[in-house]
Amino acid sequence: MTHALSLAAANGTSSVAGAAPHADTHVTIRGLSKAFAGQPLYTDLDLDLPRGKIVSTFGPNGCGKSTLMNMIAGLMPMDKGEILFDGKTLAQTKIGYVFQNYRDALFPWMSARANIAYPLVRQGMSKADVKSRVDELTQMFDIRFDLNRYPYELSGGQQQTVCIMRALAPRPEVMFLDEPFSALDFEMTLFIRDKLQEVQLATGVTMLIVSHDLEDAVFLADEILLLTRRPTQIAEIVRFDLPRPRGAEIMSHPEFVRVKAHTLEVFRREMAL
Ligand SMILES: Nc1ncnc2c1ncn2[C@@H]1O[C@H](COP(=O)(O)OP(=O)(O)OP(=O)(O)O)[C@@H](O)[C@H]1O
Repeated sequence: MTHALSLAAANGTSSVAGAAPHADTHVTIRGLSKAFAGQPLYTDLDLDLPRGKIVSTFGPNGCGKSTLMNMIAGLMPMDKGEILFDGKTLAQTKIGYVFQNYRDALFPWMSARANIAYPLVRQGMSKADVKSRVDELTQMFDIRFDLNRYPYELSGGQQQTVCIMRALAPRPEVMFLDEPFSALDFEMTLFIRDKLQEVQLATGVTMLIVSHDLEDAVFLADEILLLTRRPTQIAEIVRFDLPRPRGAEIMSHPEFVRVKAHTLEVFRREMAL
């Protein structure tokens, strides 16, 4: 561990990302600005996302968590700035995106299997390769329900699982998840948390997650990106280093409790300003 990192671990935080790149940076965001109706949301934001890590974004309502993710994922234009993935543009990068509302995200006229296969079929993969990739994902996710069923025949958690499998199918380098747990019950949240960690360990995919829930934000994260109120800046980047896989029992681990309390303190401080 470098001196800087030990310092960061000692006080539970790392410095706010500035122009100096992160030790092993995957996504580099420089000078990002965005305004809505003349009201600035982000002005000249610099941020690095570390490679192969999970970053959770947390902050006050309306501070721009989804907008930031959508700009990085290319779903929303920025007014100004540059975003590079290992020095490549978005067009040269494979990304996956899991939408907040799984109910509207799946194609209702396709079976779960066909939904997962869809991006592979679109990229012209052979039938045999598509089958083998879908089988691989089925095994990775330990799927016990029938993938020949249609979305409306599946539970919410099963539909969200299918959404995540579809996003992962083309082996993305970066995966974006907008509130992946918001519509799930606790049992399904635990299941998806486990699966996301397994996938991350198995594939090394870089993940950015937007979360409304402090516990969810901390649980999966290597770094929690805490945003201020609008006009939005980075309040702090909090590191959370407990080893993976993390099970539900870590919620009573002193380090989890400490990081959660620290995150809440920063959040409260920002709300009080
Ligand atoms: N297309 C748009 N046109 C105008 N304003 C917008 C648009 N999209 C977002 N905004 C505004 O920008 C701000 C950030 O929105 P965003 O949805 O990114 O925030 P968020 O932090 O994800 O919000 P929440 O916590 O409510 O999910 C909000 O004030 C929102 O009203």
